[in-house]
Amino acid sequence: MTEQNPILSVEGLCVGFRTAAGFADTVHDVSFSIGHRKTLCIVGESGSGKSVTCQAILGLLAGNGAQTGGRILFEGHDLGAMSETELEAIRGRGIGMVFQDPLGSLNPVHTVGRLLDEALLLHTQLNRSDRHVRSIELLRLVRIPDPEQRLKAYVHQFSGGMAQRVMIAIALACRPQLLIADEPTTALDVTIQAQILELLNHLKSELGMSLLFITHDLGVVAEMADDVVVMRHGRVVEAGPLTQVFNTPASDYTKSLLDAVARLDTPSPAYRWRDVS
Ligand SMILES: Nc1ncnc2c1ncn2[C@@H]1O[C@H](COP(=O)(O)OP(=O)(O)OP(=O)(O)O)[C@@H](O)[C@H]1O
Repeated sequence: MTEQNPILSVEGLCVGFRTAAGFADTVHDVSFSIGHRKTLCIVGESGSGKSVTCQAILGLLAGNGAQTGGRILFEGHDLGAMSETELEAIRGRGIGMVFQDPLGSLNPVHTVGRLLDEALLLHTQLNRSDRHVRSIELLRLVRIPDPEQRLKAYVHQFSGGMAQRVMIAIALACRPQLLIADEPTTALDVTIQAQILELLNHLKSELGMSLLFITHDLGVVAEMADDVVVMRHGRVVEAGPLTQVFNTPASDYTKSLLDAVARLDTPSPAYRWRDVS
């Protein structure tokens, strides 16, 4: 995982939150890097610090949270040294985001066309008619049928899988170099989940992006990852290339996660296990 020129490097990240019970250190000394055109999956049980790590990368920690240590470098630039305006530009153009719950994350009172238009207005110089053309292209890119008509629809008129495609289209609006996807398929049923994973893999190679993919599902990791970071209790317990982590796990925790999956009689149809041997 040591890349010479990674797109993203997280070095010794520490995050904590002010709570009623005092300051709670939550993420401890987390380090990893993501290569260009590579997918890094962070896997771990609920509460292990996966989402907080992403929020810190995006500069979107909750108001009671703070980065208490470490550095985050995007294309070699220290995000911590940037102004809020510079960070906003990075969030739109350098790094795109997709979350678990598209219906909860997208504004329900605007049409899909308006949502895409706003993203393009914010981050590009395109004029109105070019934004319209680009919006149609984006819906095509994420394989939404009949895109001209769909621009006029509201997100709640879409199925969960189609709404997730809309969120991906919005995230791609400004051609990010890195897409961060935080459990993007968790709320979807298994067949749709497989379609979204396939779409993300396709887009990654088509657009030459890198992916930071957060999941608690080792099957998803097997399907998506070049490199894997296993987190527990806010710490990295194991990190390395997919083959290494799956075939020769170093930590007892990773072994127990893999054993638990191996014990399942029927593999989830949401993914096919890649040959990681
Ligand atoms: N605003 C906050 N204030 C206090 N604690 C927080 C806050 N946000 C997150 N935490 C705590 O940080 C820890 C890590 O949470 P995080 O959401 O990163 O876990 P996760 O690994 O993404 O789990 P999940 O898969 O359930 O989302 C949890 O104990 C959580 O309660």
